[in-house]
Amino acid sequence: MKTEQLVLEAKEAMKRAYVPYSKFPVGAALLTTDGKVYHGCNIENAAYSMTNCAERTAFFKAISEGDNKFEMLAVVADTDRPCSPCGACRQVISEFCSPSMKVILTNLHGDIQETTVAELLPGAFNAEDMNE
Ligand SMILES: O=c1ccn([C@H]2C[C@H](O)[C@@H](CO)O2)c(=O)[nH]1
Ligand SMILES: [Zn+2]
Repeated sequence: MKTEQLVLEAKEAMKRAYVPYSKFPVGAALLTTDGKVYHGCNIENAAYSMTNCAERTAFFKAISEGDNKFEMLAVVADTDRPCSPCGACRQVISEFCSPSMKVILTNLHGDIQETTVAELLPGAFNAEDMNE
């Protein structure tokens, strides 16, 4: 699947954002190695800290359905610069994806930043850091 197609999927996901508090919808689309796409949107809560970002929604949907091999992630929001994932999402992305996996950050103006999991979170803490 092409980058542009995955960006369209992320825009579709963005439409389902539940954002009564921030009014800032975000969409994510996560492509698996066998061609399946998981959509994610941000889902807020009156207890603000319970909010789940679009990126983590997509990952948690995929993992809970048994998919854990990923090829590409696209994220979109109505931002001036291409939407930048928060720190929590960067940690979750690095848990489930190879450092070289492609991540497409974009906005509604069509600005596209292609990056990688390693660039998003250099020096990520991971399982190998834990000596049982
Ligand atoms: O990359 C991002 C950045 C922010 N948000 C959400 C969290 C909250 O609902 C709103 C404002 O921070 O945007 C995401 O879903 N992904
Ligand atoms: Zn986040």
